[in-house]
Amino acid sequence: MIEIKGVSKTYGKGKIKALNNINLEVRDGEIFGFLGPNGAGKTTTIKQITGILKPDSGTIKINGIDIVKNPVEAKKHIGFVPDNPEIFNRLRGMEYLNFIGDVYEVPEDERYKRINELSEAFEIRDALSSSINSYSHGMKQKLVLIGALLHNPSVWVLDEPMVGLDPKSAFILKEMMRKHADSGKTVFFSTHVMEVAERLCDRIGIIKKGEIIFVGTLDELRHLRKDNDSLENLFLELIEE
Ligand SMILES: Nc1ncnc2c1ncn2[C@@H]1O[C@H](COP(=O)(O)OP(=O)(O)OP(=O)(O)O)[C@@H](O)[C@H]1O
Repeated sequence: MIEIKGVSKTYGKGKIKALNNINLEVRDGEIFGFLGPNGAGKTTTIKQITGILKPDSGTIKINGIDIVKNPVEAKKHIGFVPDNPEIFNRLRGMEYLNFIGDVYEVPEDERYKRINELSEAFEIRDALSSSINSYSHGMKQKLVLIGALLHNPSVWVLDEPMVGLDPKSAFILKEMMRKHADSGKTVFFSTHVMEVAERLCDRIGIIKKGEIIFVGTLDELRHLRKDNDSLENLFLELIEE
Protein backbone atom coordinates (compact mmCIF):
# COMPACT_ATOMS: atom_id res chain seq x y z
CA MET A 1 0.00 0.00 0.00
CA ILE A 2 1.21 3.51 -0.82
CA GLU A 3 -0.27 6.52 1.01
CA ILE A 4 0.59 10.02 -0.22
CA LYS A 5 -0.77 12.85 1.92
CA GLY A 6 -0.50 16.56 1.17
CA VAL A 7 2.75 16.26 -0.79
CA SER A 8 4.22 19.35 -2.47
CA LYS A 9 7.55 19.69 -4.27
CA THR A 10 9.35 22.59 -5.89
CA TYR A 11 12.59 22.76 -7.86
CA GLY A 12 15.03 25.62 -8.40
CA LYS A 13 14.74 27.15 -4.93
CA GLY A 14 10.95 27.21 -5.11
CA LYS A 15 10.72 28.68 -8.62
CA ILE A 16 9.28 25.55 -10.30
CA LYS A 17 6.24 24.10 -8.59
CA ALA A 18 6.29 20.45 -9.64
CA LEU A 19 3.66 19.07 -7.20
CA ASN A 20 0.95 20.99 -5.37
CA ASN A 21 -0.54 19.26 -2.32
CA ILE A 22 -1.20 15.85 -3.86
CA ASN A 23 -3.13 13.06 -2.10
CA LEU A 24 -3.20 9.52 -3.41
CA GLU A 25 -3.78 6.04 -2.03
CA VAL A 26 -2.66 2.95 -3.91
CA ARG A 27 -4.31 -0.07 -2.31
CA ASP A 28 -3.17 -3.62 -1.74
CA GLY A 29 -4.37 -5.92 -4.50
CA GLU A 30 -4.57 -3.34 -7.26
CA ILE A 31 -2.70 -2.27 -10.38
CA PHE A 32 -2.73 1.51 -10.33
CA GLY A 33 -1.84 3.42 -13.50
CA PHE A 34 -0.44 6.94 -13.21
CA LEU A 35 -1.13 9.07 -16.29
CA GLY A 36 -0.43 12.64 -17.26
CA PRO A 37 1.09 14.79 -19.99
CA ASN A 38 4.82 15.52 -20.21
CA GLY A 39 6.07 17.54 -17.27
CA ALA A 40 2.92 16.89 -15.18
CA GLY A 41 4.86 15.53 -12.19
CA LYS A 42 4.78 11.72 -12.59
CA THR A 43 8.52 11.11 -12.21
CA THR A 44 8.74 13.65 -9.36
CA THR A 45 5.99 11.71 -7.54
CA ILE A 46 7.73 8.38 -8.20
CA LYS A 47 11.10 9.72 -7.01
CA GLN A 48 9.48 10.75 -3.73
CA ILE A 49 7.63 7.44 -3.26
CA THR A 50 10.96 5.63 -3.66
CA GLY A 51 12.90 8.00 -1.39
CA ILE A 52 15.15 9.49 -4.09
CA LEU A 53 13.71 12.98 -3.46
CA LYS A 54 12.26 14.38 -0.25
CA PRO A 55 8.92 16.19 -0.36
CA ASP A 56 8.95 19.86 0.69
CA SER A 57 5.86 19.05 2.77
CA GLY A 58 3.48 16.15 3.34
CA THR A 59 4.06 12.45 4.03
CA ILE A 60 4.49 9.25 2.04
CA LYS A 61 4.05 5.82 3.62
CA ILE A 62 4.91 2.44 2.12
CA ASN A 63 2.96 -0.35 3.86
CA GLY A 64 2.57 2.08 6.77
CA ILE A 65 6.29 3.00 6.95
CA ASP A 66 7.27 6.65 6.42
CA ILE A 67 9.80 6.83 3.55
CA VAL A 68 11.44 10.00 4.93
CA LYS A 69 11.61 8.99 8.59
CA ASN A 70 12.48 5.34 8.03
CA PRO A 71 13.93 5.07 4.50
CA VAL A 72 15.83 1.79 4.79
CA GLU A 73 12.87 -0.13 6.24
CA ALA A 74 10.46 1.41 3.71
CA LYS A 75 12.77 0.65 0.76
CA LYS A 76 12.86 -3.05 1.68
CA HIS A 77 9.19 -3.15 0.64
CA ILE A 78 9.77 -1.46 -2.73
CA GLY A 79 10.87 -2.80 -6.11
CA PHE A 80 11.65 0.22 -8.30
CA VAL A 81 12.24 0.35 -12.05
CA PRO A 82 13.26 3.85 -13.24
CA ASP A 83 12.39 5.14 -16.70
CA ASN A 84 16.03 5.11 -17.76
CA PRO A 85 17.90 1.83 -17.19
CA GLU A 86 21.35 3.39 -16.79
CA ILE A 87 23.28 0.90 -14.69
CA PHE A 88 26.86 -0.13 -13.94
CA ASN A 89 28.07 -0.80 -17.47
CA ARG A 90 31.36 -2.34 -16.42
CA LEU A 91 29.72 -5.19 -14.51
CA ARG A 92 28.50 -8.42 -16.04
CA GLY A 93 24.74 -9.04 -15.73
CA MET A 94 25.20 -11.67 -13.03
CA GLU A 95 27.62 -9.45 -11.06
CA TYR A 96 25.00 -6.69 -11.08
CA LEU A 97 22.28 -9.05 -9.83
CA ASN A 98 24.56 -10.42 -7.11
CA PHE A 99 25.37 -6.86 -6.04
CA ILE A 100 21.65 -6.09 -5.75
CA GLY A 101 21.11 -9.42 -3.94
CA ASP A 102 23.83 -8.46 -1.43
CA VAL A 103 22.37 -4.98 -0.87
CA TYR A 104 18.93 -6.46 -0.11
CA GLU A 105 20.42 -9.43 1.77
CA VAL A 106 18.65 -12.02 -0.37
CA PRO A 107 19.80 -15.51 0.74
CA GLU A 108 21.83 -17.30 -1.96
CA ASP A 109 19.47 -20.20 -2.68
CA GLU A 110 16.47 -17.89 -3.00
CA ARG A 111 18.54 -15.41 -5.03
CA TYR A 112 19.61 -17.94 -7.69
CA LYS A 113 16.15 -19.45 -7.87
CA ARG A 114 14.64 -16.05 -8.62
CA ILE A 115 17.43 -15.04 -11.02
CA ASN A 116 16.90 -18.28 -12.95
CA GLU A 117 13.12 -17.92 -13.08
CA LEU A 118 13.12 -14.24 -14.03
CA SER A 119 16.01 -14.35 -16.52
CA GLU A 120 14.40 -17.33 -18.27
CA ALA A 121 11.03 -15.58 -18.41
CA PHE A 122 12.63 -12.48 -19.95
CA GLU A 123 14.98 -14.57 -22.13
CA ILE A 124 18.27 -13.02 -21.01
CA ARG A 125 19.70 -15.92 -19.02
CA ASP A 126 22.50 -16.57 -21.51
CA ALA A 127 23.49 -12.88 -21.51
CA LEU A 128 24.05 -12.74 -17.74
CA SER A 129 27.70 -13.76 -18.17
CA SER A 130 28.31 -10.84 -20.59
CA SER A 131 29.26 -7.26 -19.73
CA ILE A 132 26.29 -4.87 -19.40
CA ASN A 133 28.19 -2.66 -21.87
CA SER A 134 27.19 -5.06 -24.63
CA TYR A 135 23.46 -5.03 -23.74
CA SER A 136 20.77 -3.32 -25.82
CA HIS A 137 18.43 -0.81 -24.15
CA GLY A 138 15.73 -3.47 -23.78
CA MET A 139 18.18 -5.98 -22.25
CA LYS A 140 19.27 -3.36 -19.69
CA GLN A 141 15.61 -2.68 -18.94
CA LYS A 142 15.05 -6.40 -18.31
CA LEU A 143 18.14 -6.63 -16.07
CA VAL A 144 16.97 -3.66 -13.96
CA LEU A 145 13.54 -5.28 -13.73
CA ILE A 146 15.01 -8.58 -12.50
CA GLY A 147 17.17 -6.69 -9.98
CA ALA A 148 14.15 -4.73 -8.74
CA LEU A 149 12.13 -7.91 -8.16
CA LEU A 150 14.98 -9.99 -6.69
CA HIS A 151 14.11 -9.34 -3.04
CA ASN A 152 10.44 -10.17 -3.72
CA PRO A 153 9.14 -6.69 -2.77
CA SER A 154 5.44 -6.28 -2.06
CA VAL A 155 5.17 -2.79 -3.61
CA TRP A 156 6.20 -2.47 -7.26
CA VAL A 157 6.88 1.05 -8.53
CA LEU A 158 7.51 1.09 -12.26
CA ASP A 159 8.23 4.24 -14.29
CA GLU A 160 7.22 3.58 -17.92
CA PRO A 161 8.08 -0.13 -17.57
CA MET A 162 6.99 -1.28 -21.03
CA VAL A 163 9.23 1.16 -22.95
CA GLY A 164 12.02 -0.71 -24.72
CA LEU A 165 10.63 -4.18 -24.04
CA ASP A 166 9.85 -6.47 -26.97
CA PRO A 167 6.16 -7.55 -27.25
CA LYS A 168 6.71 -10.95 -25.62
CA SER A 169 8.56 -9.48 -22.62
CA ALA A 170 5.97 -6.71 -22.27
CA PHE A 171 3.26 -9.41 -22.25
CA ILE A 172 5.13 -11.43 -19.59
CA LEU A 173 5.61 -8.32 -17.45
CA LYS A 174 1.92 -7.43 -17.69
CA GLU A 175 1.02 -10.98 -16.60
CA MET A 176 3.46 -10.71 -13.67
CA MET A 177 1.92 -7.38 -12.64
CA ARG A 178 -1.57 -8.94 -12.68
CA LYS A 179 -0.42 -11.96 -10.66
CA HIS A 180 1.34 -9.74 -8.12
CA ALA A 181 -1.75 -7.57 -7.59
CA ASP A 182 -4.04 -10.62 -7.46
CA SER A 183 -1.90 -12.01 -4.64
CA GLY A 184 -2.92 -8.97 -2.56
CA LYS A 185 0.15 -6.83 -3.27
CA THR A 186 0.61 -3.41 -4.88
CA VAL A 187 1.58 -2.33 -8.41
CA PHE A 188 1.98 1.37 -9.22
CA PHE A 189 3.19 2.31 -12.69
CA SER A 190 3.34 5.34 -14.93
CA THR A 191 2.57 5.13 -18.62
CA HIS A 192 1.82 7.18 -21.70
CA VAL A 193 0.29 4.17 -23.43
CA MET A 194 -3.47 4.43 -23.02
CA GLU A 195 -4.24 0.92 -24.30
CA VAL A 196 -1.99 -0.56 -21.61
CA ALA A 197 -3.67 1.49 -18.89
CA GLU A 198 -7.11 0.66 -20.23
CA ARG A 199 -6.52 -3.08 -20.29
CA LEU A 200 -4.35 -3.50 -17.21
CA CYS A 201 -5.32 -1.06 -14.48
CA ASP A 202 -7.84 -1.54 -11.69
CA ARG A 203 -7.74 2.20 -11.05
CA ILE A 204 -5.99 5.15 -12.61
CA GLY A 205 -4.79 8.52 -11.38
CA ILE A 206 -4.40 11.48 -13.74
CA ILE A 207 -2.02 14.29 -12.89
CA LYS A 208 -1.82 17.66 -14.63
CA LYS A 209 0.49 20.56 -13.78
CA GLY A 210 1.35 19.01 -10.41
CA GLU A 211 -2.26 18.40 -9.32
CA ILE A 212 -4.26 15.17 -9.28
CA ILE A 213 -7.31 15.79 -11.43
CA PHE A 214 -8.85 12.31 -11.34
CA VAL A 215 -8.56 9.09 -9.32
CA GLY A 216 -10.83 6.10 -9.87
CA THR A 217 -11.77 3.26 -12.17
CA LEU A 218 -12.21 3.63 -15.89
CA ASP A 219 -15.94 3.09 -15.45
CA GLU A 220 -16.05 5.94 -12.93
CA LEU A 221 -14.23 8.16 -15.41
CA ARG A 222 -16.71 7.24 -18.16
CA HIS A 223 -19.64 7.85 -15.80
CA LEU A 224 -18.19 11.23 -14.86
CA ARG A 225 -18.00 12.17 -18.53
CA LYS A 226 -21.39 10.58 -19.26
CA ASP A 227 -20.16 8.74 -22.33
CA ASN A 228 -18.60 5.50 -23.36
CA ASP A 229 -15.50 6.83 -25.03
CA SER A 230 -11.99 5.32 -25.12
CA LEU A 231 -9.60 6.16 -22.29
CA GLU A 232 -7.51 8.07 -24.82
CA ASN A 233 -10.36 10.45 -25.67
CA LEU A 234 -11.48 10.81 -22.04
CA PHE A 235 -7.88 11.54 -21.03
CA LEU A 236 -7.42 14.12 -23.78
CA GLU A 237 -10.70 15.85 -22.89
CA LEU A 238 -9.81 15.96 -19.21
CA ILE A 239 -6.32 17.40 -19.64
CA GLU A 240 -7.50 19.96 -22.22
CA GLU A 241 -9.99 21.47 -19.76
N1 LIG B 1 15.70 18.30 -11.61
C1 LIG B 1 14.79 19.22 -11.95
N2 LIG B 1 15.09 20.55 -11.89
C2 LIG B 1 14.18 21.48 -12.22
N3 LIG B 1 12.93 21.21 -12.65
C3 LIG B 1 12.58 19.91 -12.75
C4 LIG B 1 13.49 18.85 -12.42
N4 LIG B 1 12.86 17.67 -12.62
C5 LIG B 1 11.61 17.97 -13.05
N5 LIG B 1 11.45 19.31 -13.13
C6 LIG B 1 10.21 20.03 -13.53
O1 LIG B 1 9.16 19.56 -12.71
C7 LIG B 1 7.96 19.37 -13.47
C8 LIG B 1 7.50 17.92 -13.37
O2 LIG B 1 8.46 17.08 -14.04
P1 LIG B 1 8.38 15.49 -14.04
O3 LIG B 1 9.67 14.97 -14.61
O4 LIG B 1 7.99 15.01 -12.70
O5 LIG B 1 7.17 15.22 -15.07
P2 LIG B 1 6.66 13.88 -15.79
O6 LIG B 1 5.19 13.88 -15.60
O7 LIG B 1 7.42 12.71 -15.29
O8 LIG B 1 7.01 14.17 -17.30
P3 LIG B 1 7.37 13.17 -18.53
O9 LIG B 1 6.09 12.48 -18.90
O10 LIG B 1 7.82 14.10 -19.58
O11 LIG B 1 8.45 12.23 -18.06
C9 LIG B 1 8.28 19.85 -14.88
O12 LIG B 1 7.92 21.21 -14.97
C10 LIG B 1 9.79 19.71 -14.97
O13 LIG B 1 10.32 20.65 -15.87
